[in-house]
Amino acid sequence: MENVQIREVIVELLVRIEQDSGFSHLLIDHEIKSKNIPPKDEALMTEIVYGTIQRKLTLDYYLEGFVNTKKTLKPWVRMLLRMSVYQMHFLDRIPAHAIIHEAVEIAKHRGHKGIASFVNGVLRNMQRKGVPDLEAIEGQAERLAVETSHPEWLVKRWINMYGYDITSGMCRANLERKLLSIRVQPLKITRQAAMDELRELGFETRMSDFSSQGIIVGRGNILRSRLFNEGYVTIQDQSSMLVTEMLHVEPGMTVLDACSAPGGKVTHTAEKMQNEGSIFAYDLHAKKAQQIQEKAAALDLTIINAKAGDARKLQQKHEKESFDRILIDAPCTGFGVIRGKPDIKYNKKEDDIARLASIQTDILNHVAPLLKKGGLLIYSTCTVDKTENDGVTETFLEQHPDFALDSTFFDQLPSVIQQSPDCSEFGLQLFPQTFSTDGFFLTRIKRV
Ligand SMILES: C[S@@+](CC[C@H](N)C(=O)[O-])C[C@H]1O[C@@H](n2cnc3c(N)ncnc32)[C@H](O)[C@@H]1O
Repeated sequence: MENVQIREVIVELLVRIEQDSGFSHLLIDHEIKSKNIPPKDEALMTEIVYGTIQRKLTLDYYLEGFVNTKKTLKPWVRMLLRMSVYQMHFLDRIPAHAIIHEAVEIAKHRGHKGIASFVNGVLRNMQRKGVPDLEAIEGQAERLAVETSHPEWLVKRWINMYGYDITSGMCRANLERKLLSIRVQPLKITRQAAMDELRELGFETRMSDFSSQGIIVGRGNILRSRLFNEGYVTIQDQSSMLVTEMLHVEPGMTVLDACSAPGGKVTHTAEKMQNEGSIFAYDLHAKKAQQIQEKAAALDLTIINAKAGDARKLQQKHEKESFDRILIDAPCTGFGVIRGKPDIKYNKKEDDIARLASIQTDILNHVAPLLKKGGLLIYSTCTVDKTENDGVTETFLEQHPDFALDSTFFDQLPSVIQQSPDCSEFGLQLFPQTFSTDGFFLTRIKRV
């Protein structure tokens, strides 16, 4: 495929991602497969798409100085400009003249000569004069928002909650690639054997401190490895692995995962139980329950019974006090996974936080009575926000005197985490910059 053609596919894809409000990861995968993008171009395409979305607000700030802001640009023209500026300023392997030439060709092909000369003018002007200085932006929060391309309200909210330094670290980390980690299926292979096999294939690997089953993988495409394709390993962020580690399950237990699709943590739980006992896994829709069952089958795990069901109505299906362990990995704003799904930072609004916190509280209130006395419940989210995390936990504990934070939780965290600043009064708030994991919250509650 010609460079220009690939760039045109990227522009179309970026427009679609913006119009569909997200799902960038799914749309990129689909586009790569449906357009038969050759493997050699896959990495560059992914980098340009993610990079352009990740840096959208910075790119728009750069463009403002060169585009008449009163002029309404067609979405594809704006995307073409953003994508070109991204390549000019954040990728050093493509010379500016080549980027401008390709942009002009795309503008001619998709539009007409007038648009081509407009695109040419904007980009050449920017090349000659340089982009506006970010230092000129007044206000620390405002500057950080533009520099790291996060909405101003979110940056201000995080600064109020966690202070400037943590917020700045988090915003910057959200622009980086996170570490890729995998989890071995210990009933099929040991961690050491998996690492040996991957090293022979040229992968760089090291053990995770978060889970005895975790491996951090450096360069290489794990999706094409035998270990992945035959269910010896699965991809999972280390923060998610920690959830099941902290659930402390044992073979033979009865466990509930109330919000379990796509099944990362529930399959880990089945592995920890050595595939003995029973696990009930729910998610809202039948399609999602099917996803969980497929993941379990791929890993040869048979004790998971996945069904469609609303966590808030599980008392209709299960007796009170019937589970030894419960996991509530709740639906959330997802601000901890901005690195992998950058559209989240633009699409989620401040109102969503209170709405989701109310759903999370509702789920906790309805699911917790199903826990046996002396049993353990983990509440977790992949977000960084005190309302959804500490706030929901605090409200639940205030309203349920028969439940308490498990005081042994902090002592049982891996020692690297105990030494980090990420522990809060109500649980562990992992920031993405501390261990290059997802931003993640988890806490453990005991029925007393
Ligand atoms: C953070 S994800 C769970 C990820 C999963 N635990 C894993 O490790 O793969 C939250 C899930 O909750 C589901 N969900 C949302 N509202 C729910 C409800 N009321 N009852 C059950 N599941 C719900 C969503 O469909 C989503 O799949």
